[in-house]
Amino acid sequence: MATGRTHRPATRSRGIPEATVARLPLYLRALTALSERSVPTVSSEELATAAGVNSAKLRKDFSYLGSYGTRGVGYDVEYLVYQISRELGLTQDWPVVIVGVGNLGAALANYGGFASRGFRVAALLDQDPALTGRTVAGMPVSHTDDLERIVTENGVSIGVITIPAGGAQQVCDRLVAAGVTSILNFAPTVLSVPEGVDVRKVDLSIELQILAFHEQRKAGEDATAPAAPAELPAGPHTTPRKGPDGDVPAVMPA
Ligand SMILES: NC(=O)c1ccc[n+]([C@@H]2O[C@H](COP(=O)([O-])OP(=O)(O)OC[C@H]3O[C@@H](n4cnc5c(N)ncnc54)[C@H](O)[C@@H]3O)[C@@H](O)[C@H]2O)c1
Repeated sequence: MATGRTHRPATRSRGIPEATVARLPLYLRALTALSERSVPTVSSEELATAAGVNSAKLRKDFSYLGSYGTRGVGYDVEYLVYQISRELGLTQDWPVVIVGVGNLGAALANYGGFASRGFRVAALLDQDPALTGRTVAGMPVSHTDDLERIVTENGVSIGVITIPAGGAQQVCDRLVAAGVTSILNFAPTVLSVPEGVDVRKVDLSIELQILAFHEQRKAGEDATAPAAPAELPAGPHTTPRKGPDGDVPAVMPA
């Protein structure tokens, strides 16, 4: 779904396709789990299964990183974690602001997974004066009057928008004017941004609609599928499917 503009070519400056970039976090998550279990090396097939990606695609993706693995040994887990983290810019700390501290904003603020991946929530902002000064996820909520000052003082380049659709464009404009160049938008609206600003939209209802589509197809196939031969164990009539983009995660390009 096209929502807003990213103004980015399909291939990034260092020649890594956007589709590969979108899969790097999947590899990183799988590799981090292996690293936590002190697994030293992994084959492309094992890693592909763990990441939910086709192994030929994985090898092609890693070739863009200059990582080819060793025949019979596989890939060095720690080195790949480092390589992918470096490629994704995760070897540095990214201060993030969350605008809108309602149900979703508070849930995101409380999510421990950001910090461990290099994203530090620098501030929580909300326009509701009743929330100002309240502690959420161990941090006081600031009023949106202070948005520009907070963004500047903290060198924030990533803003997360978790407010209703109506105010999202204005908040986006203020974030961008203050220096934010990447927006993660949860509001159900299309955001317009100037050249050089990336917007990613997360919409869980769209993910559910895609699952509903597959459920419907599965139900249709079950209705028309021939009965399993008596001598074979009756297995599932369908193979696992992925979304229309195969292995692309739930966050969509804006
Ligand atoms: N993308 C998804 O998958 C997904 C999932 C759930 C909710 N949402 C969306 O996220 C948004 C927030 O949902 P919620 O359940 O947390 O709502 P909520 O009503 O609990 O919280 C919204 C908060 O935003 C604040 N707010 C409103 N306008 C503002 C503005 N202009 N500037 C600063 N703060 C402002 C409100 O004071 C409130 O605290 C909604 O747009 C909702 O549709 C998206």
